[in-house]
Amino acid sequence: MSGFDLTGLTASFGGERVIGPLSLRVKQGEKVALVGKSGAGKSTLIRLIHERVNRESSLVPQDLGLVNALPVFHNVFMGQLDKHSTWYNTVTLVRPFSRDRDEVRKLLKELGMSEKLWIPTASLSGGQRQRVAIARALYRNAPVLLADEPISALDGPMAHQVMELLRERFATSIVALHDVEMALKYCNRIVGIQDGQVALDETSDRLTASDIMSLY
Ligand SMILES: Nc1ncnc2c1ncn2[C@@H]1O[C@H](COP(=O)(O)OP(=O)(O)OP(=O)(O)O)[C@@H](O)[C@H]1O
Repeated sequence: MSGFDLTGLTASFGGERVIGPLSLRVKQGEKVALVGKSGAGKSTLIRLIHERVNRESSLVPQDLGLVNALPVFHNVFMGQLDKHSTWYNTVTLVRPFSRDRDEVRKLLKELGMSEKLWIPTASLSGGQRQRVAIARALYRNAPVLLADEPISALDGPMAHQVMELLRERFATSIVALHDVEMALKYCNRIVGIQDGQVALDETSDRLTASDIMSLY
C-alpha cells in the first residue's frame, strides 16, 4: 500500500468536535501539504491518519517522540524496532551491529550530523533533534510519510535539503507545513484545513501563495 482512502475521520476533545467527519483519499505518488492556521486541526488529522495506516507509515510527530536518555543512533534505530526480533533489539541496545551503525551514520551524514551518532539526544539543539526524528522516519523507510511541521526548527538551506530528501525518499507523503512557499515548492497537492474540515483541495500548480493565505 502506498495510497489510501480514509472515510469517517473524526476527533473530539471535551465533547467538542475538532475534526470531521472528514474523508481523505491519497493516491500513490501524491505529496500532500496540509496547511491551515494554528488550531485548525492539522496535527489531530495526522494522528488520525497514523492510527489507520500505522505500520505502512513513517511518522515525524510535532513533539518528535525522542528518547532523550539514548544516543542519536538508538533513536534513529527505533524506526525499525518492529522489523527485528526482541533478541536483535536487545543486543543492539548494548552493542549495535556494524551494518546498522553504517546505515544510520550514512543517513545522518545526509542530514549534516554524522558526527553526532553517539551523542545523547538530550544534548542536541532543537534543529538537530528535529533531524534525528527525520532520520528515524527515513530509516523506517515506510511507503507513506506522515510529518507534522518537520522543518519548523531548521534554517533555510537545511529546510530545503530536508524537504528535497523527503520528496525523493517517500513515494507518498502528507506533511503539515506552516510555510506556504515550501508547501507549493515541494508538494504537488495542497489540502487546506479550516475548523477541522477540508476547505481547500487543489494541485499545487493551480495555486498561488495568496490563494492559500485565504485560509489564515
Ligand atoms: N489533547 C488535546 N486536548 C484538548 N484539545 C486538543 C488536544 N489536542 C488538540 N486539541 C484541540 O484541537 C484543535 C486542533 O488542534 P491541532 O493541534 O490539531 O491543530 P493544528 O492545526 O495542528 O495547530 P498547530 O498548527 O498550532 O500545530 C485545537 O482547538 C486544539 O486546542
